[in-house]
Amino acid sequence: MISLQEVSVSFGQKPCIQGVSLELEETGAIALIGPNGAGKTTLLRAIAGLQEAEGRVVLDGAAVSGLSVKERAQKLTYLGNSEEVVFDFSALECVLMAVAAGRGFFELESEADVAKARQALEVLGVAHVADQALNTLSSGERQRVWIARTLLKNAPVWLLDEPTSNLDIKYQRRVLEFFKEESKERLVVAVMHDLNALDGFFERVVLMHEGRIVADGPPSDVLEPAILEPVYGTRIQRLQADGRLAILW
Ligand SMILES: Nc1ncnc2c1ncn2[C@@H]1O[C@H](COP(=O)(O)OP(=O)(O)OP(=O)(O)O)[C@@H](O)[C@H]1O
Repeated sequence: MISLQEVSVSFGQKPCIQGVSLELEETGAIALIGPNGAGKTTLLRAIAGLQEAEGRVVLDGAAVSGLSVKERAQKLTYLGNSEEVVFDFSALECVLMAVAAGRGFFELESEADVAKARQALEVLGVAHVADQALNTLSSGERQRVWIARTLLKNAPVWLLDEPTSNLDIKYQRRVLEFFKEESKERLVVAVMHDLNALDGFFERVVLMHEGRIVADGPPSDVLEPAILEPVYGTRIQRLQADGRLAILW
C-alpha cells in the first residue's frame, strides 16, 4: 500500500531522514517511535506528501509527490501534533467540515451529515462540547475533536502524529482501542512516545534514531532494553503485566 524507497530529507546542511526504506501493508496499526528529533514527524509528513523528500514515496502504486491535493485527501488523512486553532468554529462545525469536504463549495450539509458528526463526537466522548468554540476547549477535548474529524474523513490511510499526547488514560485506552479496531480495515500509522501504549494496540513498532530505522517488528521484539537503551540513552526495564509489556524507565 505504501512503499518508501531510500527516502531522505535534509534541512540545509543537516540530514534529518537518511535513506529510509519501509513497506506498509493495506491494513494494520503501526507505531513509529524514537527519541526527540529522531525524524518521526518529518517521515510522517513525507509519507503524507507534506514534506519534500529525496527518494520515492509510493502510495497505492503512485508517487505521492505526483498526486493532487484532492487525490491525496481521498487516500490519506494526516493529523498533526500541534493543530493550531486560529478560528472560532464550534467543535461540531469543525467536524462537519470533514463530512462536507466531498461536497461542492456552496452545498449545505445535510441532516445526515450533522447526525454523523454528532455521532463521531459521541464516540470520542466530546458530544457535550459540540457547540463550544474550539479555542475554548481543553487540549484533551480539542484533540478528541480532531480525532473525530479524522474518523469522518474515512480515508484508507490514517497518519497520526502523537494522537494520544493530551489524553487522560481512559481516553488513551479508548482511542487506541478504536484505532486498533479501525486498523482491521485501513492502515493506521501513529507517532507514539508512550512505550507503555504499544503492546496490545499496535502489531508493528518501527523505531527511529537519528533519521534511520534501527528496529522494526512486533512490540515484543522491538521493546527490548538492549535495543531501546542505546537509542533513548537511558536505563529501561521491561515488565510483563496483565498480558501486556510495560516499560519502566
Ligand atoms: N522545518 C525544519 N527546518 C529545520 N530543521 C527541521 C525542520 N523540521 C524538522 N527539523 C529538524 O529535523 C529533526 C527531526 O525533527 P522531527 O520533528 O521529525 O523529529 P521527531 O522525531 O518528530 O521529534 P519529536 O519527538 O521531538 O517530536 C530535528 O532535529 C528538527 O530540529
